[in-house]
Amino acid sequence: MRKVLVTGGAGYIGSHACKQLAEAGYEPVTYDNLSTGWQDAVKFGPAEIGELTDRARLNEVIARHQPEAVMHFAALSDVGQSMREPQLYWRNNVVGSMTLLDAITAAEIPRFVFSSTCATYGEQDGVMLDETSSQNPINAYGGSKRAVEDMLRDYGRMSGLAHVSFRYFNVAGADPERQIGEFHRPETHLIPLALDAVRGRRDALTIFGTDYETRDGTCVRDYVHVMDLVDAHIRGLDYLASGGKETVFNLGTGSGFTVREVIDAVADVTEQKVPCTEGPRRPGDCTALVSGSSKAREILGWEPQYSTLPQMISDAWGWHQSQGYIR
Ligand SMILES: NC(=O)c1ccc[n+]([C@@H]2O[C@H](COP(=O)([O-])OP(=O)(O)OC[C@H]3O[C@@H](n4cnc5c(N)ncnc54)[C@H](O)[C@@H]3O)[C@@H](O)[C@H]2O)c1
Ligand SMILES: O=c1ccn([C@@H]2O[C@H](COP(=O)(O)OP(=O)(O)O[C@H]3O[C@H](CO)[C@@H](O)[C@H](O)[C@H]3O)[C@@H](O)[C@H]2O)c(=O)[nH]1
Repeated sequence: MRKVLVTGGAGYIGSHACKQLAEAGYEPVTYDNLSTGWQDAVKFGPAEIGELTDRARLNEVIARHQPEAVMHFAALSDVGQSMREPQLYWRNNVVGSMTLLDAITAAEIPRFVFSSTCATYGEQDGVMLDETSSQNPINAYGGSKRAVEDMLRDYGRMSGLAHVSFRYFNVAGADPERQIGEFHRPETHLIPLALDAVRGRRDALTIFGTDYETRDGTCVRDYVHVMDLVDAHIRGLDYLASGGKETVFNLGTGSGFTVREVIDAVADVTEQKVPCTEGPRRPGDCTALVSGSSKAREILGWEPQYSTLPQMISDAWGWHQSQGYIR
């Protein structure tokens, strides 16, 4: 069977990628240290518990499974934590990715798909961002992802590794069949926190900053459904297998929503008030991040199917309701 090594396959996005890879006829082999992921999210292929910086363990897993490609999701991705503990991000995300790239180029695995982020663009008020926009990250998380993009270009040139990087905007929603969903530990993302507040599983949601230069004073983000996001990754694999050149794609819809608009949409979907308070800005947050690119649509034929705010919130809500109390 055609195998794909999925680092971070026990996490939110990686587990959804495993599901779609299995549906597309691949065997997804998860490689994960379970630092923020969950063993019970690995449902669609084998789980190999291991650490990105452990070259010997990577060599052993790669030699045994002989994957034809790697999807690299494993990373720390909490923007606030990256401001407080930047060294964790440079070690885990940059040293970890370098160890992985060393292992896969030595094993001559031909194709690589990388999870990058619009956080690499940084503060660029009012600009619709496309892949040629300058990258000026304002937090260590974005800095670590930009460093891996640069590293990947050099490894590709050196070894012939074919690769694409996807710069995700804000990923939301869950598997509509509710087999898997979003569960970060600790949870820092707006939509799951709002849903937890509605269910009374947490205190009121704090709106981080109401003095941004936006239409209602709160930050603007471009939300994309996790199912659409991972569909682009499968297309990315096909693109590389058919000889596509190394490149970068934004994955966002081009529509930006403020924090208050997201909260209103959560209230509409759940038909309940979202308990909220207003607080100061969260260090490291950019004012607005919205994709202004159609490159993934043009080159990969990517067409988001699920990425409306009501659909993303309703799938996330379905998953949340199917779960018991916080693990
Ligand atoms: N969620 C978003 O909105 C978003 C947006 C942009 C980019 N991304 C990127 O997408 C990827 C996946 O994000 P997610 O939201 O699914 O996060 P997640 O925390 O749910 O998943 C990350 C997974 O990687 C594993 N991992 C982390 N460090 C590891 C290491 N050193 N060795 C082995 N496994 C390790 C974790 O245990 C976890 O299962 C990340 O690279 C993240 O930066 C996410
Ligand atoms: O309790 C909360 C949590 C979030 N927010 C705001 O909601 C927006 C979205 O925040 P969050 O869901 O934490 O996502 P981001 O900080 O935008 O980061 C996500 O989206 C980035 C791309 O924008 C990715 O790179 C990151 O991995 C991913 O965590 C931001 O304006 C936050 O300030 C609040 O007001 N209150």
